[in-house]
Amino acid sequence: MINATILVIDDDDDILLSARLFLKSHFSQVTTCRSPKEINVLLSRNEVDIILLDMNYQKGASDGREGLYWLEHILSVDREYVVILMTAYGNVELAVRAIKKGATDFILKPWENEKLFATLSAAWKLRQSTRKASRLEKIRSSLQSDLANRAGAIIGSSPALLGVQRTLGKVAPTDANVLILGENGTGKQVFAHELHQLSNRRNQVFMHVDLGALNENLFESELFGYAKGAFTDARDDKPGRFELAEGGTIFLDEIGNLSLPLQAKLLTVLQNRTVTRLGESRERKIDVRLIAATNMPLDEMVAKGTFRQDLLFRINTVELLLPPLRQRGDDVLELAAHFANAFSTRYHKDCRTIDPQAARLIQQYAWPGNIRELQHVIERAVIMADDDRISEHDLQLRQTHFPAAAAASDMQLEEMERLMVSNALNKHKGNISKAAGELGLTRAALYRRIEKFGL
Ligand SMILES: Nc1ncnc2c1ncn2[C@@H]1O[C@H](COP(=O)(O)OP(=O)(O)OP(=O)(O)O)[C@@H](O)[C@H]1O
Repeated sequence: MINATILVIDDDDDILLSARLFLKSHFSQVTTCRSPKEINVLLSRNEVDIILLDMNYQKGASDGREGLYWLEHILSVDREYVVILMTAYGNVELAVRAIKKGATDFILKPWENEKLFATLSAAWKLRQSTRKASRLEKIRSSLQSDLANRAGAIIGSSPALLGVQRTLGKVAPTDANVLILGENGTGKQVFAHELHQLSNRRNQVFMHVDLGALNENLFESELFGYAKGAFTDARDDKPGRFELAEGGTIFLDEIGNLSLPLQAKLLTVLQNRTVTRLGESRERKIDVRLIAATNMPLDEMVAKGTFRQDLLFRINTVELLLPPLRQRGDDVLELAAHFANAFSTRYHKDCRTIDPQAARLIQQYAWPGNIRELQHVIERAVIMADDDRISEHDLQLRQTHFPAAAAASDMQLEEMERLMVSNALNKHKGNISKAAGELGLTRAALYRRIEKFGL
């Protein structure tokens, strides 16, 4: 039994009866009606999968004009309806015209039941695949518009960030390969999206591949695809990510994590601009723009022999070096305010203000995890805050990550020591024993300090 609804429209009661009797043992729901004028009501009330439509309704009519009219009407409601026309023998030319107008198929009356079933089940398969394709298209275009809305979401106006954005603006509309470098959480993925959005490929696919998550076995089948039977689990042909990104952009994240053998395989694809699916010998041309990213020092890796120089040259036509958050000046406060706003909305709170002490801490902290860490800290602070402002206490920052502050107090201590030693020497006119006595030091310890401070 096929789980589908068939609507049969014919003015001949005998035809409707025999269609219903036969079809209801094969399809889950069969609806019949005598006049096409009821189509609108029927289609708005039920989800109909296939419509079996007669061509003539008025007495004596045989030119099929009515059928063509109703066919066009149905397809104007929704192009995805599957309409099968019923036509008398000898009117095949009319059926051909109907197919040109968008009918899926036709069947001659009187029909053989087996033929009718075969036609309807083929139409059902077609209906399923067009619906699947249109669902995928809807998903694709909604993802695309999500991304488009995110364009311009790069927050910050520090000179360090503006420099990167200038390069981004220049390189985006070209098809040049771009390598994005930066510490964890500096926004490499955000910039890769932005590059795609500002490129001529913005209406095509943006394919993100996390190379760090692909082991040696999966690498080839995921990236290059495979043919049915290429390995035990390959039950169907499957295109790889490169093919799926056709016409668009492929973003190879964590490229520094690739082993040398996989680097060689990737290089071949980038050089030839073709992929070969596993288990096939045919080469398929690919047209994709490449963006790669890593937080690893590729130059050093090349020097050590753990990253291929030829692959580096292939991927780094232009490099974007994203600054760490601690070098982005007041961007940190701008970003914190942005996250406080976003998380207040998410958690139905109104915690959009950051108090001055908290702001000072945010500026002093080193943010080793960059923007991602800031995002988590502000999320937690919004959740924990008792009133409508984020306080120092809500941030719960780890003391160990205040290197800037620690360095400053070290300097003060040394400076103070130098000052005390120099004052004591002046007071006692260079007399080491007296100066050492006043400072509570041995003569040797004082000599060491005189040398250290160059006094
Ligand atoms: N300029 C920005 N404005 C707003 N949010 C940002 C910005 N840059 C990054 N983010 C946010 O910070 C988080 C980390 O960014 P992203 O994942 O792009 O970093 P990454 O460098 O790719 O990190 P990793 O190296 O760990 O993969 C994300 O949630 C992202 O939305």
